[in-house]
Amino acid sequence: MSPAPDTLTLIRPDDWHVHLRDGAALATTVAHTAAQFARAIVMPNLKPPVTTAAQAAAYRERILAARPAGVAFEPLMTLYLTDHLPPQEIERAREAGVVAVKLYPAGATTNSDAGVTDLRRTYRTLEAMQRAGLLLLVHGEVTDAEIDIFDREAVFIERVLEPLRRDFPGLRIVLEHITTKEAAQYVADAGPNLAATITAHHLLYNRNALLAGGIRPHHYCLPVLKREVHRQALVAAATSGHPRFFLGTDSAPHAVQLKEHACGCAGCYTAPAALELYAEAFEAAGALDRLEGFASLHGPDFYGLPRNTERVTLKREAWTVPERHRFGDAEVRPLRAGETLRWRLQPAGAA
Ligand SMILES: NC(=O)N[C@@H](CC(=O)O)C(=O)O
Ligand SMILES: [Zn+2]
Ligand SMILES: [Zn+2]
Repeated sequence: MSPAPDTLTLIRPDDWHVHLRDGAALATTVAHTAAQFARAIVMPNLKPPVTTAAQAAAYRERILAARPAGVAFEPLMTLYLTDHLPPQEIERAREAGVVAVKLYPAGATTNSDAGVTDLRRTYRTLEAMQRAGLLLLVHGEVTDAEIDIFDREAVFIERVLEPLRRDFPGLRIVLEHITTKEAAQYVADAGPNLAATITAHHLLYNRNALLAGGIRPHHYCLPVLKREVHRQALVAAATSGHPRFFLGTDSAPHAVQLKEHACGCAGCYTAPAALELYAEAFEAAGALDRLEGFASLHGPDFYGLPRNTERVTLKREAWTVPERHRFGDAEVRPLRAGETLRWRLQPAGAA
């Protein structure tokens, strides 16, 4: 067996699922994501949500204005699907450069109150998307109070995703941040129009990280961490080389006081060390050679966008993740705060 490498060079990756938030927080979130990724699919769950082409274009300008000088970074914009998103908005969105529309079942996650209550109400809009070639990105959890929170993803696939795919065979769909073996299997077996993103935290942690030895609010995200058997299935999918699994951090910052709270917000802030965390997960699986496909190739191929051409380098170099970052008027605690990581992304231009 060859010795473990100390340097890893990849085509510059993209993040196919990130929350950059808005306002003063952009100075931090955009800098962190742009240091790691060439492009990112920017989630539209602002307050209020991004529901028009004009709002998406204006949000894109705010993100571009927050880019650190000299850093190339392209935000890829999305619209938030509601019961009332008119089909006519889809063509305007496509012309404005919007690449996808996000489905949040109403009440499923952070800022999803305006989400879809009944998918049938959106069918004309989904038809317009299918025609225009816009992708549908899905937070795949049912919201029924009687369904156990650990089962909500598997039930969503059966009750919502399967009929949706039957009704829209030409619509490209990404099942976002999958967390279960059922989802991994379902996507692996599906045709060419269904893909999935997988987060670093779901590759690294199971639900013990949330609940054993004290409740750990910084490990709370949605869909919630699952049992070890599911984590292993996600690692197998991500490292399989299968072209329809790719990187989406779901980096989702919240002010520290809203995480460490009696009713803490869902979301892990992984952007500052995203590639390092993925490298750790792939190395633990003995699959560092599969990281480039997952992080840099499968995403653009599925979206029908060009692959990046520049490269980035990760080195085996211990560093400690900061305890806090500024987050507008508040602070945000990154995943692994205060802990030592073994991989480090080298700054752009460094060999
Ligand atoms: N993943 C999360 O736990 N939270 C996300 C929303 C989401 O992606 O579901 C957020 O916006 O905070
Ligand atoms: Zn989500
Ligand atoms: Zn998300």
